[in-house]
Amino acid sequence: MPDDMLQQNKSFCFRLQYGQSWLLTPLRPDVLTVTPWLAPIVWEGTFDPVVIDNIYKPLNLTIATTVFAVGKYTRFLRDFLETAEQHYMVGFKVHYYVFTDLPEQVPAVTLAPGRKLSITRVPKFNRWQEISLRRMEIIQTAIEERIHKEADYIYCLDVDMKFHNRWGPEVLDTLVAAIHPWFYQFDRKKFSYERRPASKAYVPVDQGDFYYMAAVFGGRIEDVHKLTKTCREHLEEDKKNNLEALWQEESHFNQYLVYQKPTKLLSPEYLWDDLKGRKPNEIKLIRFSAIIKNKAEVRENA
Ligand SMILES: CC(=O)N[C@H]1[C@@H](OP(=O)(O)OP(=O)(O)OC[C@H]2O[C@@H](n3ccc(=O)[nH]c3=O)[C@H](O)[C@@H]2O)O[C@H](CO)[C@H](O)[C@@H]1O
Ligand SMILES: [Mn+2]
Repeated sequence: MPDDMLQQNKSFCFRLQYGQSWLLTPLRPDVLTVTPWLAPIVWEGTFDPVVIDNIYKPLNLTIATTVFAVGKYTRFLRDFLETAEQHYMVGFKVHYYVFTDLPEQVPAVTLAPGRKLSITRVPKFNRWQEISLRRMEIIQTAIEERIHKEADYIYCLDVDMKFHNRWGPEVLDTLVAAIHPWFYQFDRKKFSYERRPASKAYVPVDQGDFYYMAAVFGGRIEDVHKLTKTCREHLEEDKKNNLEALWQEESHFNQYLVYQKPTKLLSPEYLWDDLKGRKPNEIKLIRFSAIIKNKAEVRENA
């Protein structure tokens, strides 16, 4: 082991002491914790947060975090950022990239040392569907222009959300998607994939693994770049043919992931929805959840 690694190891290895894992004692017998292609599914109880923190801390990573707040959605930024400072990648270098048409409405939120925020002005499209789906193109471009030089990982999040518990480096991996909180008990036939074969988002009824929600995705910069670029191209091709997939970019995102399997999946703890009400037994804690919004009031054309 090279000297500097030995040095780093010495400084944190006492923290790697933790309760032994027993091969014949599953940590979560109630849920699936690994996919058929051997990607882990992250649930409370399956990882030791101290061990995870101490593996990733010495790597000195920067985590780009994109969030869009266009039109009336700027009102969600304060809670999003304040709760992120309490629970999101605490102790890590986070660079928030806020995309908005109203830079003056971005609230001044105190960020922990090592964390920063940049604002990029984006146009406001006049349909909410267009605002949502154009994120793929804008993220792709931002990765090409600057994020590839400025960060090691990128996570792309919806803004109409709040953090409630740890959302830490256990999410880091090559290509990461979160299981949709409304679909995880359903047969794949019922997933809300795009079913018209003419669309680039088409998924046949006998394919697909899990239905993912596009309010959270991330991974290594290069892998997220490929994802956003492909979704953008597919969105544009559909548009040329006068098609808009059932759930816009989320449909293309899901189609992509059928063929490019995510290397790590986040359980619905990592992407919940306040509309779901009381949490079921398998959800030990809610980490990040969509707030209840008045769609008719905040959306352009609802
Ligand atoms: C449960 C549900 O219905 N989910 C769908 C809905 O998610 P959501 O209801 O979560 O969509 P949303 O209204 O949160 O829009 C997605 C994100 O786009 C940004 N934004 C959107 C509109 C706007 O005027 N300003 C703005 O900034 C903002 O970051 C927001 O968080 O729509 C998405 C858009 O395709 C996906 O299809 C989701 O599956
Ligand atoms: Mn949302």
